[in-house]
Amino acid sequence: HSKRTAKDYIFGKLIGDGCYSTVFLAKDIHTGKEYAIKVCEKSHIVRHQKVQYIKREKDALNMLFGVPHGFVKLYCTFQDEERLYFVLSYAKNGELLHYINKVGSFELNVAKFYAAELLMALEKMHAVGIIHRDLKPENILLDENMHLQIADFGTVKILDPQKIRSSTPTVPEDEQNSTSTDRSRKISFVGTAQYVSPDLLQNRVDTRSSDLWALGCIIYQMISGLPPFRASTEFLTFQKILKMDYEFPEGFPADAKDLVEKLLVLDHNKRLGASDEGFTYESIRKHPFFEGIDWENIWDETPPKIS
Ligand SMILES: NC(=O)Nc1ccc2c(c1)=C(Cc1cc(-c3cccc(C(=O)NCCN4CCCCC4)c3)c[nH]1)C(=O)N=2
Repeated sequence: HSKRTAKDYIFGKLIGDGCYSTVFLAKDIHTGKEYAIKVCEKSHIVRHQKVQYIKREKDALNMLFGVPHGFVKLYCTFQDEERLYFVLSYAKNGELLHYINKVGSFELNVAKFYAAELLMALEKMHAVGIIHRDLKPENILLDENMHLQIADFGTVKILDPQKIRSSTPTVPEDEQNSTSTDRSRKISFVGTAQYVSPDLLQNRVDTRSSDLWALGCIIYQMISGLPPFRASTEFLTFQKILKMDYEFPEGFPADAKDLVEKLLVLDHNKRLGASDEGFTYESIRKHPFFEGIDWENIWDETPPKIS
């Protein structure tokens, strides 16, 4: 079909909003299909020097388009005078955070299922050299069959820009962190306080292992209902992270506790999976917490009911 414009969609309810974008549920008037359309105001992006973040999101989504499971898909992009539009998958059941808050905390089999799908999505993302850097239950969506889809690639780091499948020039590696016009002051991106890794916080090193730290935080939160590091301000949360100041609630399952302890390690090289070779995190898959997961067929299974 010809290049889409906003006129090809009926825009519905607002289903997400962030500092630099608003996400609407929309229906394609030609096919009747539902999409999530992420709209960005050009003036706002330019004023806040976020152009490279938008470009990086498009590049990352294009690099992941062929991966069948675990991510929202980017179907097309278009623009008008004032805005950029990203036509993305509509994950009908919304944010994982909604379900954690709705039921308080997940039963062990539910937490294990979604931790496994999240790990497999991380394996695929890291295999193509993309680090998400802001994984959190708000960015983990559930499709109409309740399978997991990672969203919001505006904060990613692309490790090998040569792998970017796009005709426009790539954003050089050293520009992937700085948010300032002065390249000498490399202000690295830092994720959401509760889930940001010490490496991202301290020495501005963002490795695949930064996402493994977030995995540990998300497993903890699915089982206990709250993230491990929490305080009244971002600064106090950061302090708790750097001091490893967290504890497990009474009754936290032993296998889950052991896995979280092996992921929430200050030294990013020593996190479970950090030194795994190849495209799977074998040492994490083999952990007793994942006992019983059918890694080959999980995406075709009916997810356990969240109750
Ligand atoms: N920053 C980003 O890139 N954000 C994105 C990107 C893509 C994307 C995205 C966000 C989506 C967010 C989203 C939000 C929702 C949603 C929000 C609020 C309510 C509902 C809703 O009521 N859905 C019907 C089913 N519900 C599910 C929750 C319990 C009640 C019944 C869905 C569904 N999907 C999405 O579907 N696709």
